[in-house]
Amino acid sequence: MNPVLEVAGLHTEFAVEHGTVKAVDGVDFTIEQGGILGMVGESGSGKSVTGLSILRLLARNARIAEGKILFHGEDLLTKSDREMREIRGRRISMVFQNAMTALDPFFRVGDQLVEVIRLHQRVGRREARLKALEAMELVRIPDAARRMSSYPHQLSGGQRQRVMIALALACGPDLLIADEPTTALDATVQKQIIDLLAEVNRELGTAILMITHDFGVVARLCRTVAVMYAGKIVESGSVRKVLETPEHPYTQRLLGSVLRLRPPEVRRVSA
Ligand SMILES: Nc1ncnc2c1ncn2[C@@H]1O[C@H](COP(=O)(O)OP(=O)(O)OP(=O)(O)O)[C@@H](O)[C@H]1O
Repeated sequence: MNPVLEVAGLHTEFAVEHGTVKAVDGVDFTIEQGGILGMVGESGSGKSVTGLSILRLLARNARIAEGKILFHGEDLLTKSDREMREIRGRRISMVFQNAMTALDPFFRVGDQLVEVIRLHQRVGRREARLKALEAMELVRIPDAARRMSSYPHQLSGGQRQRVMIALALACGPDLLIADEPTTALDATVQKQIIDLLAEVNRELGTAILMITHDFGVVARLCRTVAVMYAGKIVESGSVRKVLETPEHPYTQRLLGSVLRLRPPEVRRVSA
């Protein structure tokens, strides 16, 4: 099967006052169709910049200096801005950590979904509303029809993140980039959102790039993992292999801190 995404030799840098910051420094990875890759690493390791490079949503002082980003075999770095606008949201979409800032506080969530659907698909208002409702149901928002007329602040943090995922999935993308989508949520809601992403992946076959600093999230959701450190992937492979026999000292350290953070009973069970 052909991969959905192949990133090869990606270098992304930022111009800063006294030179350049090499945020992504020669990164290669592949996501198979329907695959879920976890990209894990500590803050500042270059995970978000990798995700944003794929969609070419980088800050003004950024430059993709080298590399290829093949989506279904076509290099996104050669696409025009117009072509990229077509791809974003429709074929590749992204969810971020903070749903409250990404949703417009002054519009009902149903209307925001309808707007996104109509932006990308040639459908009438009525059909767009049906699709919006389907998306709300897909992400298991209880009483979805009524919830369509809620404003973002009337929903819980978990429900808002579900709406964000609904927005991201409304146009049936092949690839979802999820950048720390559960970090701002409490542990129980975090698990529910991760399980939702797993269901979406199973039911729709949407490939997922899960960006996280949390190996627990990787273990629960992903099949393969790439560990990032200082702009490079220092280790990658199946989640099982990397979790059981981490080779790179940085991965061992990262895993060590996860185990220390877990309560003793969890440690016993997983030991
Ligand atoms: N606009 C910018 N200008 C200069 N440097 C930047 C800019 N955006 C990001 N960087 C730098 O790029 C590097 C990688 O950042 P990135 O946000 O990808 O890290 P991360 O692994 O996603 O961490 P986090 O989880 O905190 O988002 C960091 O050193 C960061 O300071």
